[in-house]
Amino acid sequence: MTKLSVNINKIATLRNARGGDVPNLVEAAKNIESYGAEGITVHPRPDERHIRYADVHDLKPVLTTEFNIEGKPIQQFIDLVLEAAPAQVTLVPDAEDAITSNAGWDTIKHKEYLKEVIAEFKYHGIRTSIFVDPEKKMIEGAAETGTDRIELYTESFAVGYARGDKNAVKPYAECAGLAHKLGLGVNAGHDLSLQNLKFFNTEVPHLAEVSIGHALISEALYMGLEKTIQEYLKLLK
Ligand SMILES: CC(=O)[C@@H](O)[C@H](O)COP(=O)(O)O
Ligand SMILES: NCC(=O)COP(=O)(O)O
Repeated sequence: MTKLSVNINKIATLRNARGGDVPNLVEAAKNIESYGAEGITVHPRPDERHIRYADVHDLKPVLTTEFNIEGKPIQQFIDLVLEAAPAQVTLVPDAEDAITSNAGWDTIKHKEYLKEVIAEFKYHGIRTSIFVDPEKKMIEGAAETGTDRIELYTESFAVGYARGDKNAVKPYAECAGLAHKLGLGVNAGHDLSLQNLKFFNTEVPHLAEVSIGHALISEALYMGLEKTIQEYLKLLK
């Protein structure tokens, strides 16, 4: 069964809008876990526009499910992850000025760098995942970095599916198959939602985990967090 990790960046965005502590991020994360989510994802960015580095330290001791920290492996991020020792780190090649993550790693060009960073996290017992586009040569490159898992960047699927193009899932199904054959675990995320998740999860084999934030928190405005998470969990059964 595919695990659901809830990305709580957007809860931090709301909190930061007023500079106080409402909504309280730790409380929200604990509630999300109690509603059945199997993981909590955060993606601290250098400008701390949503998740702050301090949030990671506050969350770590209270979480009871898998903690997944995503981000670009700059030194500050590497230090944070090593201190927090989450279950999983997901490396994302964030561009400086990007509104959100908008590309996967070039695992061929950055192979040596990824190898080095991944080895350090693995040495400290942290499972590694790297964010990749659904391209076979990038999956092959990922396998050579020593990473435990890949996270398939699902935006092009989400856009295609919303337009009615069901073939948009094909590269994902093929890359997941290849990754599995190469011994890699398969995660996926970005713009997954209640509309597209069932189809994605049915069509893509070997999916271990999806991390979902933007759509889930938006849907929760209408349905409430508990009901929304239950709806996601039903789709992943
Ligand atoms: C890695 C990824 O897919 C992103 O979706 C990210 O985790 C979300 O980041 P923002 O919340 O900053 O858009
Ligand atoms: N890794 C993807 C993630 O955590 C959430 O992405 P999104 O659902 O906010 O697009």
